[in-house]
Amino acid sequence: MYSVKELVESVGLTSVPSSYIFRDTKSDVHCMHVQSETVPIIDFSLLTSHDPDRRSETITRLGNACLEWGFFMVVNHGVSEMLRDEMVRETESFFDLREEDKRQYAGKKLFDPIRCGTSFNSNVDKTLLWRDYLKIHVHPHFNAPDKPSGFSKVLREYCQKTRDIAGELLKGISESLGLEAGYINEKMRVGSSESHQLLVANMYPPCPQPELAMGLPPHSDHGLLTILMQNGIDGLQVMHEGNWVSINPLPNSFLVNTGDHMEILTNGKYKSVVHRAVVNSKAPRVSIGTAHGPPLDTVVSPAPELMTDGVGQAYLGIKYKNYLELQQSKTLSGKSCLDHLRLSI
Ligand SMILES: O=C(O)CCC(=O)C(=O)O
Ligand SMILES: [Fe+2]
Repeated sequence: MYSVKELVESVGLTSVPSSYIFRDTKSDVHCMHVQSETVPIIDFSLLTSHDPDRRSETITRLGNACLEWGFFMVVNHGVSEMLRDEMVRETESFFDLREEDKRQYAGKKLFDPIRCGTSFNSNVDKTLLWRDYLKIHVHPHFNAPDKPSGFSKVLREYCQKTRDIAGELLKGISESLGLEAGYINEKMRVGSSESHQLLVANMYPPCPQPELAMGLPPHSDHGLLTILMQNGIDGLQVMHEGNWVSINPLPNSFLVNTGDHMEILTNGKYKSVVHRAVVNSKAPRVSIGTAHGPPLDTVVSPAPELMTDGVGQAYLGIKYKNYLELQQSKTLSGKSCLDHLRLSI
């Protein structure tokens, strides 16, 4: 199957082929736009600060962001602009490689170290997505494509830095739930040499009729947290209180969202957020996300400490690996995967 990028570049499209037309997009394309200030902002330097008051204020903000949005921007995180720029540049160069250089990674299985392709699950997707992807399992075993030649080094450093950020955020999130700072990291073995990290790079080529196609349909992510950045072109929208909110990231910020395993672990207290990626007619958009989860063989189930006050268990436990398989076996759609695990209480 053609990548969207090839399709756009080879034939000079003026309209969207019918296989990419999203029938249900039009009704909700009039999304509510908000200023970036409205989205919660977490100053990472305060989270790691030695000033107990500022740290505790930031933990409260973080808890509220998880409770009310499932989404926040992280600033002052200490990752250099240079590394972020290099990461975007190398990713763009990967998508620009000749087809024969990318072919070795095409059409492979979920747990293959590196795979690239188009849409989400092109075997079952009824409508194709206006999106090409590169997915790399980067931890516990680091993998990198051999081209472009500078990619591996930058990728390794970027993934280490985002793992460190995830670890610190999870400490703050644990505390915001009234648990020990190390609770989530220890229970989920995040930050251990076994924790799982998947890098997903998305390429959304310019689309001649952006209102008819979809980059990524509404969905929630697997894992505890996703840390995302983009190439300066907007397109992410987050569902908040029944509206789509367009996200305009602050310069040099990371966009962070809670994933399905945060919802399971917290017994529904911190829900995963539904989000989508829309496309535009002007410029290629690249986004780079890292999903942070436990080792693949970990069974994630609600924390007993969060099932107090007569709140029963709201989700079945599931092995992280099996959840990833479940998600990949279906078409990407809202929180349909998590719905399989809900218990009626
Ligand atoms: O492109 C984006 O901004 C969102 C990407 C995303 O949601 C994902 O890769 O799961
Ligand atoms: Fe996502």
